[in-house]
Order: sequence, then structure tokens, then C-alpha cells
Amino acid sequence: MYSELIFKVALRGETLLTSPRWNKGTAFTKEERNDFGLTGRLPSRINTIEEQCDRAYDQLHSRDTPIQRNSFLQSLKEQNWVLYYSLLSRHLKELTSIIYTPTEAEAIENYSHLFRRSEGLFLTFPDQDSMEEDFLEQTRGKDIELIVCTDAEAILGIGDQGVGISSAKSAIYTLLGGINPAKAFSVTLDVGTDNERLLSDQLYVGWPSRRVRGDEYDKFIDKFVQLIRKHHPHCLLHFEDFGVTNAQRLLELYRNEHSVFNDDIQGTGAVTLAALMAAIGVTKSKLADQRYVIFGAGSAGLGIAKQTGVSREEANKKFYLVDRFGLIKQSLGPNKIRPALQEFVRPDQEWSDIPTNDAGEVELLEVVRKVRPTVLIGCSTKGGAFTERVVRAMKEGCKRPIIFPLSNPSNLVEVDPKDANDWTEGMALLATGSPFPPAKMPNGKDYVIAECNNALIYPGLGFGSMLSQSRQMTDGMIIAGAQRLAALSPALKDPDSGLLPDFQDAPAANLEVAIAVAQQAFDEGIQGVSWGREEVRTKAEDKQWKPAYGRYEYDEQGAK
Ligand SMILES: NC(=O)c1ccc[n+]([C@@H]2O[C@H](COP(=O)([O-])OP(=O)(O)OC[C@H]3O[C@@H](n4cnc5c(N)ncnc54)[C@H](O)[C@@H]3O)[C@@H](O)[C@H]2O)c1
Ligand SMILES: O=C(O)C[C@H](O)C(=O)O
Ligand SMILES: [Mn+2]
Repeated sequence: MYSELIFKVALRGETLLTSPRWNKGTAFTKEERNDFGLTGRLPSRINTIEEQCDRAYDQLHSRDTPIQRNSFLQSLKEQNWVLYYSLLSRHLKELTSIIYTPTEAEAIENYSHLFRRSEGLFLTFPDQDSMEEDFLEQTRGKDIELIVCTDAEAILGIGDQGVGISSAKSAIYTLLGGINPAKAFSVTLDVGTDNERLLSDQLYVGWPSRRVRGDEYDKFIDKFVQLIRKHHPHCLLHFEDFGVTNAQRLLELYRNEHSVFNDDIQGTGAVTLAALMAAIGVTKSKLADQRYVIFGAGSAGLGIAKQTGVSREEANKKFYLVDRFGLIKQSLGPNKIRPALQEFVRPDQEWSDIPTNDAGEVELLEVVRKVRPTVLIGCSTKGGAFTERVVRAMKEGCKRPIIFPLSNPSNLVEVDPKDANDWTEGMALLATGSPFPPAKMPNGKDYVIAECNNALIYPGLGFGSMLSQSRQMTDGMIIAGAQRLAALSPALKDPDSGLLPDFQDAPAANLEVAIAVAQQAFDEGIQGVSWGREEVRTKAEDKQWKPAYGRYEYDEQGAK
């Protein structure tokens, strides 16, 4: 059916073959080769997309390591979008882990050494006088619906990487969310780096200077945000992997004036809420009845704590936050407690009889022993932090502990889910941030480890907001998306199944999320479109971009 699509294209010859958006390589038909000046520029045989995918898949497998495969796929993306996304869609689970988590972490760590061709827009602090010009040079005349930006201060759990991530996040929007890649744009905000390894690396491609902070940083970010508001008022602005001192602050600053979204706070909060809803569906309890310990009180940790919808007064009763200085309690003082954590600070007297370490801190194990939490979530960047003693203490405190070690990439996971499953005799309800193989239950059955990664929901949240053209991404929209995702949980049918849909089903799950989000925008009366709520599903299906070539007609006024 997609071969019925007709595109008016204004490129010819070499420029057509080097345009990843329009290039078809050996799939150009005889007629197109005649019309676009390609006869003599391509070998004779005309391939189908299936044949091209088979060839590319073989080439991919001639590379041995995930990082070599990541580089291969990056090159393919630079050559031909339809082929790239077709190949990824055909081998979704296998290849998502190559272009995204966990392999993307290695690709970003080695970005400067693997560098071949730049992608998206680089806005660098000392060049800010030409920011608008640079921005318009690349975006002029384009109908941009999505901008993914990062300042790369807190990339996954690997910290400050100077430049990186936004293009992988943007590709996931297309692959799992159906966003047209021609309408999405990734931006690196290069404000320097405090990573010594990068600063002393002669090959580092970013701006080799210490990170700009304070007023100067805020002004730089503001200049960028105002540019988007001016030129693309409807566009969704997605923030990724900002540092913990900026992420929440920037979100609060802009979320009422533009459709902005922080993935680590809101996307992670939403996907974890969905996994929690599924888990309490299995344990037949309520969110409000859980006792939560969150290990790692950064952007993700706080996003999760807030997304559960527990009221401010309730928060201090239900949540125990543990960070690098142990339990967040009063006597840590303002230097060790960020203002955003205030509502979760525990009174000291509550802990006076609990042993501390030499530094006077209450460690995770002691917190688990005392609180007997039903839920333990890790977003600390500290691999292995959920030791056997911690996990066994969880099991002593409740029959079916909910344990989500969410730190990425795989080597930073707080506990290998296989171990957590063994140490709890298969009773733990588990979900991780990176993909892991199933664990074995004592009865020999496989227990599927749900991948609680924000990629299962952020493309749908974004698509829903773009579809409804809401000028805001409200909490109500995010919760509606989380509820819809939770309703798709395989564990609701079979308690031994994964808590969240398998990644193979991520495109379908994200579409459902998008529909719920757009419907919610209508319910809140903040949609910017003139069609009606009952049309949301059809409009969503129509708007989805699918990797398919269609037929090209040469037209000087056509797309470039
Ligand atoms: N699964 C997902 O979808 C998902 C989403 C977002 C983040 N994450 C992961 O969560 C982790 C944190 O991400 P973030 O964006 O919140 O980063 P962040 O920098 O905002 O927060 C990290 C927090 O962990 C704390 N921390 C650092 N070392 C610690 C230690 N040894 N013990 C206890 N706490 C420690 C820091 O003080 C900080 O508060 C990363 O590994 C990231 O990959 C996963
Ligand atoms: O990038 C991911 O895989 C999820 C998340 O945004 C993270 O920072 O770890
Ligand atoms: Mn992230």
C-alpha cells in the first residue's frame, strides 16, 4: 500500500543519492533513474527494500562487536533513512540495543574517536552570537515538530560526556513512536565539560573548556529556548540528560510557556509508574499502600517519587530517599540536600536507634531493614548497590518485593535481575533500565525481566502532544500515558510475565500511549487542533511515519 505514496522531489543525481531522506540506492526504479539523472550512476539490478535489508543485515553481522555494529548503523542512517528504519523495524529488539541503550553509552564515551560525520545542530557557548543564524541555516523552511536537546552533563549513568545522546533519542522517536524524521531535529548544547579525560584528549571534538555555570549558562539556555518559541511555537522541546542541578529547574522554568518535556524526570517517572501499577496489579494492593525506598535521588529518582501521584503530605510518610550520603535526613544539612528534596527529608529522631557508618550516614541496608519497603528503586548510577543482604532484607520485609534497578547502561545496574530473582526465590517483581535475559524461577519457568526504560513511553508522550498540538505537556497527559501503558502489561494476564510490554511491542504500546495523551489533552481543553476528540485514533494512525519508499516524481518546486 505504501508504494502508492507519491513524493514530489526536487533533488537530482549526486545530491539525491547523498540525501539520506530521499536516497533509495539500488531501489530506484528504471523510470526514476531516467527522471532523476541516475542512469549510469547505479549498478543495473533494481532491489526491493527486503533485498536491501537482507544485504545490510549480513553486512551488520560481519561486524563482531556491538560498538562496531553501532558505527555501521550510524553510517547507514547517514545514507538512507528508509533502509535504516526498515532494517531496525525488522530486527527491533536486537538492533534497539545497538543504536540505543546499552551500546549507545559506549558510542558516546568514544564519540570523538568514532567521529565521522556530524548530525543535527551544535550550539557552542562561545559562538552564541551567531546562534539564531546557525539555527535558521539548518531549520529554515522546515516544519519542525520535535527538538531533542542535551547539554550532556549526565549521560545515562556515565556522567559528563561534553557532547552526545540527542540523536539516538531522536531516532527512537521515529522507530518506536512513528515521528517523521524530517520533522525532528537534535541539538547539542555545548557548554564545555568537566570531564578531565575529554579535556586532555587532543581528539575531543567538543569545546575544550570547563563547563559554564550560573547566570551565563542560564542565559545561553534561555537564548536557545526563546529561539524555538519564536520560530517553532508548536514544537515539542525534549530535554535529555541534563545535570541534576539544572534538569528540574529548567523544566519548571519553561513548562508553562512552551511544550517542554524532561525525559529523565517525566519519561522515567511515567514508565516506572506504569511498571508499578502493573506490579501492584499482581500483588493486588494499592499505590498508596506501598512503602518506597528510592536509591539515587537525582532527576530520575525524584521524577519517580513525584509521578506516583502521592500528595505532598503523604510523601514524607511513604518515601525514603537514599543518595550518596545515605538516607536523606535532616542532619545532613543544606549542603548535602538539594532544595528539591525538601519534602522528603526524614526527621533525625526517627533514626536515632539505627546504626550509622563512620561518616554518620544511614546506609541502604539499614533503611531497608527498618522501613521494610515493598518497593525498592535504583537510579543511582552505582552498579551492584543492591547487595545480596539488601535484596534478602527486602524479601524478609514483604512477600513479593518490587525491585527495579533502573540505572543504565547494563554494567551500572544496581543488581543483576538474575541474582535478585535467585535471592528472593523467584518472588521479586523485577524491572530494569537496560535489556536483560529472562531469569529462571524455582519451578524452572522463565521470568521475563521487563525493560523499564523511558523509551517505552516517551515517544508516545511526545507523539500525543504533537498530535494534539497542545502547547503544554501536563501531568494529566503524562499520567494518562502511564495508565494506558500499564493496561497493556502482560503481567495482568499472567503474573509470571513481564511487568511491561516486551520491546518488540514498543511501537504498538507507544501508539496507544500517544492516543491516550492526545485524548487527555482534549479532556483538559488544551488541544490546538480543529478536529474532534473522537478522531484521535485515526489521526494518530495517519500521522505515523513508516519507512517506505513510495514513488518519486521530479518537481523543481518539490521537497529537498
Ligand atoms: N530506566 C530508565 O528509563 C532511566 C531513565 C533515567 C535515568 N536512568 C538511570 O538512572 C541513573 C541516574 O540518572 P539521573 O538522570 O537521575 O542522574 P542524576 O545525575 O540526576 O542523578 C543521580 C543521583 O544518584 C546519586 N548518586 C551518585 N552516586 C551514588 C551512590 N554511590 N549512592 C547513592 N546515590 C548516588 C547522585 O547524587 C544523584 O542524586 C542513570 O544510571 C541513568 O541511566 C534510567
Ligand atoms: O537513555 C536511556 O536508556 C534511558 C534514560 O534516559 C537514561 O538516562 O538512562
Ligand atoms: Mn536519559
